Parts: sequence; C-alpha cells; structure tokens
Amino acid sequence: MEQQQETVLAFRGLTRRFGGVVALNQFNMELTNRQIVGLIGPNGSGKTTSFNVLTGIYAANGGSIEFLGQDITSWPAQKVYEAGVARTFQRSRLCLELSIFDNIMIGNHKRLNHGIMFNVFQRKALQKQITENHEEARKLLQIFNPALADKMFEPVGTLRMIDRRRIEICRALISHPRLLLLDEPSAGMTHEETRELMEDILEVREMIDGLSIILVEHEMGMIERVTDKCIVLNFGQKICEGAYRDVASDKLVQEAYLGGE
Ligand SMILES: Nc1ncnc2c1ncn2[C@@H]1O[C@H](COP(=O)(O)OP(=O)(O)OP(=O)(O)O)[C@@H](O)[C@H]1O
Repeated sequence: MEQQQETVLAFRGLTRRFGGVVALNQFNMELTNRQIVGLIGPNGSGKTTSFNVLTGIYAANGGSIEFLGQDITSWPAQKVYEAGVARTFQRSRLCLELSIFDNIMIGNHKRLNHGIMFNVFQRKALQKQITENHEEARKLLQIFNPALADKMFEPVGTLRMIDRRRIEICRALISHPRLLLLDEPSAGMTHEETRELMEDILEVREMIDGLSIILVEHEMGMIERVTDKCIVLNFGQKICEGAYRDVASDKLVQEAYLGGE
C-alpha cells in the first residue's frame, strides 16, 4: 500500500521561457507509483516542453524537478535517462532499414557493454549478453503483439504503423525505466489502431512492476480510457487537474481547450 503512494515525480513551479513566450509557467504536478497521468491542452500549451525540460533537453528557467527523491532539475539528458526516465517522440524515430531487434537495442545503451575489448576478446560474455537481450526484447514484444516477437530480425520498415509505435515503446521500456513519457502515441493511427494501443498501454502498466506513465495525447478517448488523472495546460499554466470526467466538464477547460460551448 505504501509503495502505491510513493511520489515518483514532482514539478514545483517549473518555468521555461523561449524569448517572450512563457512555455511553462509555474507548473506544479505530482505523479505517484504506477499512476498514468494524461497531460492535455490546446496546441502550443506546453505539453512537449514539459517533457523536454524533464528529460534535460531544455534547461528550466525556474522551479524544480524531483524524480525518485532526487533533485534532477539541472541534470543533462543522459543522466536523466540513466536515472530511469524514458520517452517516445511525437514523430517516429525508428531506423526503418534496421531490424526490430536492432531498433529496440538502440534504447538499451545504459545496460549494454559496448567496449571494444569486451566485444573482441570476451566472445562468450558477448554472446550471453546478446542472448539475454534477445530474450528480454522478445518478452517485451509479446506484451504488445506476439507476432512481432517471431520476426525480430525483419526490418521495421515492413511493419504497419501501430507495430512501429509498439517498437518505439519497447525501445523505451528496454532500459527498465520507472517513468515512461509517451508523446502523442496515437498520432497517425486509425481509430482501431488507437483502440488497440490503449489496451497495450494498460497491459504494460500491469506487466511492468513499478512503472508510471505520463501520456500527452489529443485523442480524448484514449485519455479517458487509460489515465488515472489528467492535467490541463493552457499557455503554459495548469488550469485544471482531476479525473477525466471532471476535467472534461470544467468550464475553464471547455473554454480553453474545447473552445467553449
Ligand atoms: N525550441 C523552441 N523555440 C521557441 N519556442 C518554442 C520552442 N519549443 C516550444 N516553443 C513554444 O513554446 C510553446 C509551447 O510549445 P509546446 O510544443 O510545448 O506545446 P504543445 O502543448 O506540446 O503543443 P502541440 O500540442 O501542438 O504539440 C509554444 O508557443 C511553442 O511555440
């Protein structure tokens, strides 16, 4: 029970400006263990910026970020990733010519031994590492689509959109993150694919112990189905927080996000 309530992430007064634009304005939020939080808001309201500041791509101009009890506000991207924050991007970043396995392994550089000496002289250990990682990638793919696990060495470019998205999520998960950031996972997918992906996300939370998720998404059906709570941003400011049903009926949110009546 105590584990359930552990605070994984906290933003306190997080602020980021781009020239005269205040992309994040005194943003406060908390995320607990195994929670799925939806981050929503109109275009340009600061959703992706909050991912970029959290993952160390952009520095904060004010406020702080605490992750698993540590102040990570000024940590560089690599250190934030090593601490257990992994993400997917709005636009696909897969290498289409490479195999499913290779694409997933790109996300595993924290845990792979890349040393030349290791690769040249410790062949048995290298083989063991490859076998173990193959098995781990296989297990992850099976959560999403068992058929993918059987074509691990086929190029990603031959797969349909939803399977590519699944591989991007597996690539994030292979690093054993405690926090997964999903930036518009339904982008470019059909309704049916979006519906399948919602169930995948819920399944991932069930199967991977201690994983919390922040979901940026414009598809409100997905937000409603998948999230435990939602946070609404408008011009970089949090204007509402709560269960999707309450947030969707909030007057301020309707005015800002849904365009009023
Ligand atoms: N690198 C940047 N340089 C200048 N301005 C930026 C930069 N990144 C974001 N912004 C600005 O910050 C504000 C927030 O942008 P952000 O991309 O975070 O919004 P968003 O809520 O993710 O939007 P969308 O739903 O369209 O993806 C916008 O006004 C945007 O133009």
